[in-house]
Amino acid sequence: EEPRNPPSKIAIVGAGIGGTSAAYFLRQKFGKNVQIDLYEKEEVGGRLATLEMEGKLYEAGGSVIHPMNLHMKTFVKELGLSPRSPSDNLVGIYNGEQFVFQESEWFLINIIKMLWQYGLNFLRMHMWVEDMLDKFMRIYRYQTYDYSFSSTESLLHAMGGRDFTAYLNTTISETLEKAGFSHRFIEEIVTPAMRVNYLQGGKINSFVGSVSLAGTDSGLWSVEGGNSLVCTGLLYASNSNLIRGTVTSVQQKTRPLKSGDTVTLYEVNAETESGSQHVLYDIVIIAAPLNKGLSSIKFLNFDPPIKTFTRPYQQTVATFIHGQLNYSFFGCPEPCPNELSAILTTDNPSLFINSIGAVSPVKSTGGGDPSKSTDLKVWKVFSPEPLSKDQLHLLFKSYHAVRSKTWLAYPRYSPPEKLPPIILHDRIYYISSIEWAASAMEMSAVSAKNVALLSHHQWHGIDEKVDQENILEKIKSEL
Ligand SMILES: Cc1cc2nc3c(=O)[nH]c(=O)nc-3n(C[C@H](O)[C@H](O)[C@H](O)COP(=O)(O)OP(=O)(O)OC[C@H]3O[C@@H](n4cnc5c(N)ncnc54)[C@H](O)[C@@H]3O)c2cc1C
Ligand SMILES: CC(C)=CCC/C(C)=C/CC/C(C)=C/CSC[C@H](N)C(=O)O
Repeated sequence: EEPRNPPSKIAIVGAGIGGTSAAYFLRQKFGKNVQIDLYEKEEVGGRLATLEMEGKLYEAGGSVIHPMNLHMKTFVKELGLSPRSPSDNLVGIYNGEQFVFQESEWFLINIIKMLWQYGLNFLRMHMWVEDMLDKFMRIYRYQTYDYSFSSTESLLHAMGGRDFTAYLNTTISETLEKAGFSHRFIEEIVTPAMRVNYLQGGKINSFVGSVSLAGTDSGLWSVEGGNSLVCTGLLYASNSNLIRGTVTSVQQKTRPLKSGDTVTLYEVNAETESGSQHVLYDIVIIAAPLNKGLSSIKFLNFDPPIKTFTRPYQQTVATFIHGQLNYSFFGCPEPCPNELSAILTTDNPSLFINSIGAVSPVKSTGGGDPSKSTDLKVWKVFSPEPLSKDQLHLLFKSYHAVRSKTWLAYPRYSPPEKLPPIILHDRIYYISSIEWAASAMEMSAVSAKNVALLSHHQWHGIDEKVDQENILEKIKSEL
């Protein structure tokens, strides 16, 4: 049989890390001749965005990257960007009345405190995360050898077997309790980690819970100048066209061929600065959540109809304050003996914040570690609702600058989790399906590479690289 020509045109909706990394991987797979159009209704970067305060920029959305997030690591290297290490934080856990755990500057004291309060739970948690990461990292090998998956469930299954798919159906608290972690450790250490990372407590699914625990590891990093530089870099490197506008609908169209056959194409309808635009594509990739209030894309003329999803996203407000923290609000007498630079919280309905932490601007100035400075620091507060003036006056003795950004940040997780499909129609793919397992920059990049491989294999009929079992053995036999 004649090898099929590459597609002529691919549309990607959304220029966040999912959409821009898809453009990059699609260019690698389909070659230089395919036209790739990337539609973006707001800013390139999406949920990777900085906020300006007093002439400096701070990460207002996705901020930290795990040292084992290999796609993000490779992008930064290939694009000639530099990693930036966030400042060291002394962490305290506040339960609404007092600190239940406080880190000290002294390593040995921390070890003794951890053992005294939680026995071997910290060590076991470390081992738990290591095990999860070992399994997670199998995806890089599969993707290097071009293997792809037609659903997020099968992708998770290939990484971590039944453990990973079962994680979608139980809460992180239940799973850790079953694994023998103490109730106190789950309440005082695990739940605060879920509350800072996903604004939700121990009831989130165990997969996103494990990702969230990985987000407490050491060695986390960000991109010098701002994480969104990865998206602008990928857009440029992929040689795609950025179309500034809102995609309103995608419609199925049938066109006659010279041979007498017909071909199905997808018309992407968008409102752009220069008016309405209607362009036909061979492949369409959706890299934005299709949930209510987020992307508002209609799918027209499909039988059976393509569903959009109704489950909600979690509202998260990131507020930046340049001021002097009122430690006595947290029950610490002044002067507070340990000047904590990150305060996490346990589940307590009377608390109006989830976390507060000292942050540095995205550009390192070489002026030392600001978390250690005695000057006023810039703090980032995560809360479900915007902070009122009264609440700011409770948290700060004084402040002279405040800025905030409200996000529909990540899914409201509620296991058992039914994940949206990746394949919405023959050649329409949905990258953001993966967010219902866990939302993180690397998750979007993993899903983007999977969709690039899957769309390539389906276009060219390469079935042996889709949904395979025992891939590690297959790879060994390929060597
Ligand atoms: C406050 C916060 C903190 C976070 N912290 C971290 C962290 O520390 N580490 C981490 O790994 N992850 C973090 N995350 C999660 C991470 O930011 C996201 O998982 C990731 O950025 C999602 O990328 P994406 O490209 O899939 O989606 P998005 O970034 O949302 O991109 C989708 C894009 O599509 C555009 N779009 C939507 N609809 C349309 C349309 N109809 N037409 C055209 N364009 C459209 C949007 O404007 C957007 O730019 C955080 C998220 C938030 C909000
Ligand atoms: C995908 C894998 C295997 C690991 C990612 C681990 C990671 C970096 C998790 C963090 C996820 C997240 C949504 C963090 C939000 S808050 C981040 C930070 N604490 C802040 O204050 O901005």
